[in-house]
Amino acid sequence: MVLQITKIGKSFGGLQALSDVSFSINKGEIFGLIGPNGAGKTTMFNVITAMFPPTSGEILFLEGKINGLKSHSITKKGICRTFQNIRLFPKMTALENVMVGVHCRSNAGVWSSVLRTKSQRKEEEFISSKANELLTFVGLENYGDVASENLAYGQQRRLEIARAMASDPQLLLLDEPAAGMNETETNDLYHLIKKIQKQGITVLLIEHDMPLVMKLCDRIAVLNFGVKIAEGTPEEIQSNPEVIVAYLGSEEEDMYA
Ligand SMILES: Nc1ncnc2c1ncn2[C@@H]1O[C@H](COP(=O)(O)OP(=O)(O)OP(=O)(O)O)[C@@H](O)[C@H]1O
Repeated sequence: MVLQITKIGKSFGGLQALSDVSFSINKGEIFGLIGPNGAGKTTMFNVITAMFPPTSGEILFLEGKINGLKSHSITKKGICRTFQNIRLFPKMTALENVMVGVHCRSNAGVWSSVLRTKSQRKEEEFISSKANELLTFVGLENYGDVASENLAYGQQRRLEIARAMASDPQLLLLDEPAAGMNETETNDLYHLIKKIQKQGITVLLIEHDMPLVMKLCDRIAVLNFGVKIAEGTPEEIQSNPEVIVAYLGSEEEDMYA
């Protein structure tokens, strides 16, 4: 078991964004977290990564309790995420954006940075070569020198994934990675996420693109108004009457909108 979520609740004032949500993710799985707008999916990511604490419940990562830890400790333990809205440094190059991610993981101390010691220089070489490797991994090897704001939308999303992978996650949380992508970009994303899985990284995915979710995920949990209404394989989820009602009942979207 990589991640075990037990009876997580989160309220914002009077609003219960998550109510007693439990699910577990096995090592190497691609696990989908779906549900209509406002169902509580991003809130769950924010609780897992300690953007804010849960109101109740427990989160175990690799058997150890992580709720109560600070965000940076959770990153160090091996959980990384991307955001629904792209959060790259727009003026920095693609390579630099990934280097920032590797740096978060590096061991260089303040003094070695100031004195530019031999070990500091070695560290810098390591960081740039690792960042280059990650750019190649996500298919952006020819764009290292390009400012991230000048990359196409789908490329920016892949760059975000490269940056999240820079800190060697064991669990990668992807928040709507296909949002705004065209068909070709979504297809590339499918292959990229499969490649990430092949590297032994477990993936927790929030996504509204249902054909992609159904093709990609090993298992799926469905939230509606902060409550988990279903969990199962893509086939089980697609034929679950409560899930169908939850999607059809929402004015803005149905499951395959
Ligand atoms: N920081 C916050 N303060 C107050 N309310 C919040 C906060 N974050 C989320 N909410 C509320 O909690 C509920 C769940 O929101 P959340 O963003 O988790 O849904 P979601 O399933 O990710 O939706 P979407 O698919 O639209 O991104 C919503 O009603 C939202 O307005």
